[in-house]
Amino acid sequence: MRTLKVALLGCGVVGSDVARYMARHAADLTARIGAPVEFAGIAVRQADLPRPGVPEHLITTDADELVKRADVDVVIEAIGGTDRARDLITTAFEHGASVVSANKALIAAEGAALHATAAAYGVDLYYEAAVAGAVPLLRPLRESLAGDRVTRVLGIVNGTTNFILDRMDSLGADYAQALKEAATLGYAEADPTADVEGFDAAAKAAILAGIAFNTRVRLDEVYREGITAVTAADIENAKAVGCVIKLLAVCERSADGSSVTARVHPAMVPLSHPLAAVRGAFNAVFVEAEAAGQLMFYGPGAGGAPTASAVLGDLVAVCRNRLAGITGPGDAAYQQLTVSPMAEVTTRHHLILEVAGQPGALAEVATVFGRHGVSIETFSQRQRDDGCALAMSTYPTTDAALSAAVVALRDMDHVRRVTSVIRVEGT
Ligand SMILES: NC(=O)C1=CN([C@@H]2O[C@H](COP(=O)(O)OP(=O)(O)OC[C@H]3O[C@@H](n4cnc5c(N)ncnc54)[C@H](OP(=O)(O)O)[C@@H]3O)[C@@H](O)[C@H]2O)C=CC1
Ligand SMILES: N[C@@H](CC=O)C(=O)O
Repeated sequence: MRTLKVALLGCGVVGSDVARYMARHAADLTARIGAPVEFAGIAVRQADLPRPGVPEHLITTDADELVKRADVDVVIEAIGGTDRARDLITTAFEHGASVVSANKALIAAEGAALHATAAAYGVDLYYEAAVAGAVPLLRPLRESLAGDRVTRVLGIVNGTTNFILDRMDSLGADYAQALKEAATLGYAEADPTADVEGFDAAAKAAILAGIAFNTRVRLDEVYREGITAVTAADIENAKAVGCVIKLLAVCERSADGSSVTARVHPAMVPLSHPLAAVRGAFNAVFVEAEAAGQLMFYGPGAGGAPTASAVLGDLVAVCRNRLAGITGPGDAAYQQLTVSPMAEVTTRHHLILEVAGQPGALAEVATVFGRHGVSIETFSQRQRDDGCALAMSTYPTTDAALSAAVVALRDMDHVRRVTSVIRVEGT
């Protein structure tokens, strides 16, 4: 029985737990693969950092040499970033190794080209860990649901922002303090802008939409808003109407099946909806399919150990393929669907306006909504000394119509400020 050799690139939050759990689960991995696996080496930037539980003799700073080694069967990429990771992965393919990656930024940007290179060299590229941490999601979408028609994928796919919003909502925590805590716990990206500005969730949405609808969705086709504009007042306003604010990724297929949309933005979710109960760095994703109906995938979405679980699951799969002399599904057989712009997406919205107290102000606001084809579903007003605050929610309306109405409202003399505009999901 030959021993399969693994090169690990990166030994930070994810890589160090991959190394620790690979050692701890060695016997189980051997049994499941049908052959032992061991590290050929572990590449890092700084050789002298303490890495408890990681064998020192395996550490190298020469990642290029490691991925070229003829005895390496599988390269696990856990360094992050795009250019360097892509070059190392490509070199690994060229030297005959399969690759397991946790790198959603790279897969969203260059997954198609990497899949093509992997196919050309007859090796595998797997990346279950790139979306939703420990939660098995890509393989069920790619394999278990391959005979069904997925119509919608909706959920929380970024642990850091869910952790921050949850801390702000339940503990009244300060945004900056909550972000610092998420970074300390290993949830945030090396540059947390990727989390809080929605880039990480957008990369995951692009990957999810591509696999769920068997098409390709480019990163720049995913509409993206992060959580940096969400204020403590927004969170309080959401509470006042029985909702919580979550950063959601929503991917939808049109009724005729010819087009898709993918978007990431904060949304108000009713407390009665299961997504409202997703706390801390957990992720939860609803998948709706024509025959299966609604499925929910839930679990730890970030952090070293949960991500290592998904990486090691992929490691078992690619090692089995290697021993059998086959490769996994890849992404060659897809059908390119149109990706529609955000302007065409229809959702409910919740708005708060500060309006001057003059007679006729309300009527004028209603007229502006009517002129743009936006129908108001609920409306309440709180009187203040110098005017009033209007809270209203709309019936489903296109983003284009709502945006045009907001521009017109901002131009009105009676409207002092449009304080908040947040989409509503899960009603
Ligand atoms: N953290 C999480 O919860 C999750 C992360 N991911 C993804 O996993 C990947 C890794 O994330 P994470 O572990 O958090 O990141 P870290 O910053 O904790 O670790 C990165 C590791 O890569 C090493 N590294 C960076 N650049 C190079 C290079 N050029 N050559 C060799 N080694 C290098 C670093 O070396 P050194 O230690 O010497 O600095 C470090 O060990 C990213 O793609 C991330 O998006 C996916 C799911 C969850
Ligand atoms: N930074 C990411 C890590 C996992 O993908 C997140 O917070 O979800």
